[in-house]
Amino acid sequence: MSESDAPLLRAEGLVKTHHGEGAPAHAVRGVDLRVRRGEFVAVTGPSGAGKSTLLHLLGGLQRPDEGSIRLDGERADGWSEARWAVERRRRIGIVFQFFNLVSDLSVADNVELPALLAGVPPKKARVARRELLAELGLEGKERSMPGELSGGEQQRVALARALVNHPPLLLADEPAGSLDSRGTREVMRLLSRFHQRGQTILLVTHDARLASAADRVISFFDGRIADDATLDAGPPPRRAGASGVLELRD
Ligand SMILES: Nc1ncnc2c1ncn2[C@@H]1O[C@H](COP(=O)(O)OP(=O)(O)OP(=O)(O)O)[C@@H](O)[C@H]1O
Repeated sequence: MSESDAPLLRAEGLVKTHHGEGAPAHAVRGVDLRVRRGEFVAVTGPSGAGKSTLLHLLGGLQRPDEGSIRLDGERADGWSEARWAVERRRRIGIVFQFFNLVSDLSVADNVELPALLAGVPPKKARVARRELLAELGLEGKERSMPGELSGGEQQRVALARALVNHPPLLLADEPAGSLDSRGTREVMRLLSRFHQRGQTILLVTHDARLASAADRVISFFDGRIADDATLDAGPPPRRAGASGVLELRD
């Protein structure tokens, strides 16, 4: 297989155990996963299933105890912290539940920062920032500080920051987890829009409604993939049942 045929992301035999105060938590117990370019994959499952740990492993924020990760065919699990930091700027955008914006930088500076750190000339970084913020409906907010924005607006800034360097892969960890239903709808709409333009997305969420924006839904349970379903491209009846579990068409 040539590099260009390789999945954008490939994980094999991933294992991660957390050693905290109490008993060890076997968060990820052997996961094989391939994500092709252009896919929108949701990983869903109950609290404590290991979803965030999986996303952290795939983004290099935590190290697996076992297994391999390949990005664009290139082995990544042996990368140093510094290398992961560089690659996260260029190749992997990440959005988190609590936005993780730099509170004492303006909206504009938050979005430009990853571009400048990646060596993009300031003028180009400014253009990229303006385009993205306009696209996300935040033109008037460039000089605002994050604390002056609503949760939904902060998440849009975080999305702009994650995408400013046009990374091939976007990882999203409960991006609507601290938003109201309007903010959740907005995040769904934006993720769908970027996906329609070719953005590869891996979304981790316990929210079946959010997961239904994806074209492939992986059910994660007790550190393992319990189900991996590619959804039809047609119009939904995809909806959350009373149990909160996604009901798929036959
Ligand atoms: N840093 C850590 N130290 C110790 N245990 C951890 C750590 N991070 C996660 N865990 C444990 O690992 C297991 C999986 O946690 P994880 O956050 O990956 O699950 P999750 O499916 O994302 O849950 P949620 O939907 O509630 O965020 C849980 O038992 C959790 O308590």
